[in-house]
Amino acid sequence: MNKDNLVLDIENLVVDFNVKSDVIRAVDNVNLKVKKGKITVLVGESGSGKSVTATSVMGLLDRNAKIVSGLIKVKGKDVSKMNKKEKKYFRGKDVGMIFQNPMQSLNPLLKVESLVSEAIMAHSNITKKQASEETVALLERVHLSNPREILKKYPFQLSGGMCQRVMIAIAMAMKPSLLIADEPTTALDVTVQVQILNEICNMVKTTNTGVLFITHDLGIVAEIADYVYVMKNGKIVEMGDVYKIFKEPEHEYTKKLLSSII
Ligand SMILES: Nc1ncnc2c1ncn2[C@@H]1O[C@H](COP(=O)(O)OP(=O)(O)OP(=O)(O)O)[C@@H](O)[C@H]1O
Ligand code: NI
Repeated sequence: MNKDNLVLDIENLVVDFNVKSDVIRAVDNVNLKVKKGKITVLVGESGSGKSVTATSVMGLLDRNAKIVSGLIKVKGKDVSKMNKKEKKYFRGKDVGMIFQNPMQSLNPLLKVESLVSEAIMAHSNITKKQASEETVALLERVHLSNPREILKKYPFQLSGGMCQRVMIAIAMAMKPSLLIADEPTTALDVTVQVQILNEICNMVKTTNTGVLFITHDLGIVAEIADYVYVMKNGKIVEMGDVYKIFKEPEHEYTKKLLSSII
C-alpha cells in the first residue's frame, strides 16, 4: 500500500485502564489505517473499544489509561514524538473531531459565530466579515434553520442536536486531513442524520479528508463506508472494503451484526 495515501496509521495499539487494583485491556493489538479521501468505519458493540481507539489518536485518554505499546502515525508522523507546539497545531488544524458529547467539546464562553469563524480564519486569509458570511453558509449546510440567529447564541442556549451540528460545521470549516467522528449523528433525528451524513460524504469528496467514523449502526456503515473495521472486545476481528464485509463476512461476529439489521 502507498503510505503517502495514509492520513492515519495505527500499528499494534494496546491500551489498558487501571481500575482499583485491576487492569482492563480496552484496546488489544489494534491495527487500523485511514486513507485520504476515504471513509473508514469502525463498528462494534458498546464497550468494544472504539472510542478508546479514537481518543488514543488525539492524546485525550482518561488519566487512568495507559498506552502499553503500539505506534500511532498521523500523516506519517509519530504522535507520541510530537512536542507541545506540534500537538496544538495537530489538534487545531490537521485533525478534526466530532464527539458524542458536543456540549462538552464546544467552548461555552464563545458564541457560535466566534466558534465557527475562528476555525475558518485559522485556514484562510479572509476578513471577519467574509468569515461571518461563510459561517452562515456552513450553518445552512448542516441544516440549522435561522443561521443568523444561531450566530448570536452560546452553546448552552442550543439543544444537543444543534450543538452537534455546530461541531460538524466547525470540522467542515477546518478542512482537516483527518476527521475523527465518534457517533456524530446519534443524538440527531433520522432525517437530519441522513442530511449530515451526506454533508460528510460531500466534504470528503471536495477536501480529500480521510475520515475515521465510529458507529454501532450498520445502516450507517452501508450508507457511507469505503472500508470497514469490525471491533469486538478490544480486537479488530475483521476488516475489508464495505462490499466484502456486507457480501462475504467471514467472522461469526460480523455475521451476527449483519443479521441484526435485516
Ligand atoms: N475511564 C475508564 N476507566 C475504566 N475503563 C474504561 C474507561 N473508559 C473506557 N473504559 C473501558 O474500555 C472499554 C472500551 O470502552 P469504549 O468507550 O472505547 O467502548 P465503545 O466501543 O466506544 O462503546 P460505545 O459504543 O458504548 O461508545 C470498556 O470496557 C470500558 O469499560
Ligand atoms: Ni464509544
